[in-house]
Amino acid sequence: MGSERLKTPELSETDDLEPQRSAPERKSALSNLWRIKKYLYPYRYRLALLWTMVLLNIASGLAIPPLVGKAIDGPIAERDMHGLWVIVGVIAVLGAADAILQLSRRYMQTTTAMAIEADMRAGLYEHLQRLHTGFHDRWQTGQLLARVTSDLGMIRRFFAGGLVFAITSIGMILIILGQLLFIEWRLALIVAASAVPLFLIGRKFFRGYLPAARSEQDQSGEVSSAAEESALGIRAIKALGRGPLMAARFEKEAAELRDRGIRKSLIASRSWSGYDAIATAAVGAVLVFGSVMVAEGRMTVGDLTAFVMLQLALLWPIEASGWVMAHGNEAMTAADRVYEVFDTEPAIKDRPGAKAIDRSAVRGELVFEDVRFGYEDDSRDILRGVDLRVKPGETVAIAGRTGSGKSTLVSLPSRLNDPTGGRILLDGTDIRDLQLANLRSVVTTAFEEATLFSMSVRENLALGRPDADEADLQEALRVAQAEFVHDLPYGLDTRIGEQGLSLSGGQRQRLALARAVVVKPAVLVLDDPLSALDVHTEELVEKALAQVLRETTALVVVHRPSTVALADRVALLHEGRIAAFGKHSELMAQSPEYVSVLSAESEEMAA
Ligand SMILES: Nc1ncnc2c1ncn2[C@@H]1O[C@H](COP(=O)(O)OP(=O)(O)OP(=O)(O)O)[C@@H](O)[C@H]1O
Repeated sequence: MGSERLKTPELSETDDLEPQRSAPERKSALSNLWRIKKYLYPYRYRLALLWTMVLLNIASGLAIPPLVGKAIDGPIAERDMHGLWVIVGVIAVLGAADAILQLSRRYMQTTTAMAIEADMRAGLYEHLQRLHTGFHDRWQTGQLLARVTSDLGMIRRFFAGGLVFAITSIGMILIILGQLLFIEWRLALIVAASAVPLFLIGRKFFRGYLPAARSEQDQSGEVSSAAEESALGIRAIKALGRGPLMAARFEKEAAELRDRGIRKSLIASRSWSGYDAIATAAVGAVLVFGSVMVAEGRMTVGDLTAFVMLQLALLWPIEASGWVMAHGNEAMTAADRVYEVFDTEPAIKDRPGAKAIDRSAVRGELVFEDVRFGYEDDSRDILRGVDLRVKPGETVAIAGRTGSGKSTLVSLPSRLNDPTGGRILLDGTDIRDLQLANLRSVVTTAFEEATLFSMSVRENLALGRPDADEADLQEALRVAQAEFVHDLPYGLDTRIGEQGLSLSGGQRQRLALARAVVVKPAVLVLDDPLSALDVHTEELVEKALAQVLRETTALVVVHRPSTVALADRVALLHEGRIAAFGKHSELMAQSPEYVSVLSAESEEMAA
């Protein structure tokens, strides 16, 4: 995850209040937040109603102070009880309307924001599914998890709270300033003058908080990754007795998260206290000058009361604006992080005009023509011109030393990776000209690491072919020697744990193999899926597999000499090329490298 670390701005002890992001970077963070409008559009009518309620809320709240002023200068000064009750009645109605509006607005605000968050989360998940495997290899899972969970939560909180507060605050500040000017313009000037230091503090805050928030959010991804790795690798950690070491590593990451969180909060609290001090000083100044004006008969007590009440009402939006800015900053950073993923285009996707293929019409001839491949961020070419022709219905085994690129080679026909040079043809058509979803239902892979999902055995089996019937499932289970599932507590309906960890390695491999067989693909790729089986079970699986392989073209990565027996011909991968190709017996006679590879594997197995 080097790229992710590079993107994480590191904060030093001294630079938390210094400008760290250039203006264009801040602009891009803002524009990323703005891009979220696409998700707001479906809710435009609800949002319009919400904003109407917000405006009514402001109006009902701000009508009260001038009424109090009127009551003091009118009915109270003139001891007119009837007039006082009328004003009190109007204030009570306005107060009740304000409360009801607030309640319904908050309900609507929360439900709408939750719905928008759910839509974004679904969009992000869908995008992650479309992204190529190279992207997932490079990104830490924890960083992706943090984006799908906490970052989207931050954006939602901003839209549900921060943004409404921001607009309410701006609206309230403008209306209150207008009211203050109307009541006594000289006092209003004192209030307006206090806006200058408030603006300066706000600007400094904005510059410091954004990178601090980003740094904290990135670190939160690191902590998620560490927690996730420990959970998944708990067996290895226990077996190696590395619990305390991993705990110390986790603690270090968690402490870093705490430090970054504290630094971010410090920036916020310094700004907020500055805000508070200036706003309160302005109230003091108004009280002093206002009292002088009342004493000189240039202002009524009622007007001064209304003025101070309104000014106190101004304190809340000013305080809220600090909070809003913090939320806004966090939401901007979160949007930035989320759009880093959204903006990554899937490297492997349908070409324009990609053709659909009909499974029943596929013969299954697979040709590699001068295929080259190197992993991203790695200058080495793993495959350096592979030429291989697999005839329809033929089973070709791929042998080679460990690390020679066998798994890499067999990842290409289903386009888990695309060649960096040359091409692969299925029945004479470049596989990049075929529709991806179609291709993957024709070319199916079973991997050595059998990944199962936390769903029932039946759902796991039918993952590649949801329309498979009971007979198909039973047949696949028989071929893969996976009939042990009938002995599980609820048979095929038994829910298996995360990654199938409730099953043994061999059981997982057999289920994953059955899942690939259910698809009845035209090309079956088996990336050493029998490695976890004991010799007896392997023999049984191989016998049954031999039947399946008769009806399909197959590429089988082999390590054990016994698996080679499944293949019609064997290709030896050496130094990025097919160094020898032919029947097992021919290669044994002609290729010393092949003999050496197989004997090395046998020795390893024996050991
Ligand atoms: N996702 C990846 N990103 C970068 N390099 C990779 C990736 N996967 C494999 N490699 C590298 O590519 C080379 C070939 O790996 P590959 O897994 O294809 O070999 P293999 O022949 O299948 O090995 P084995 O027999 O041990 O399973 C290795 O050097 C490996 O480090």
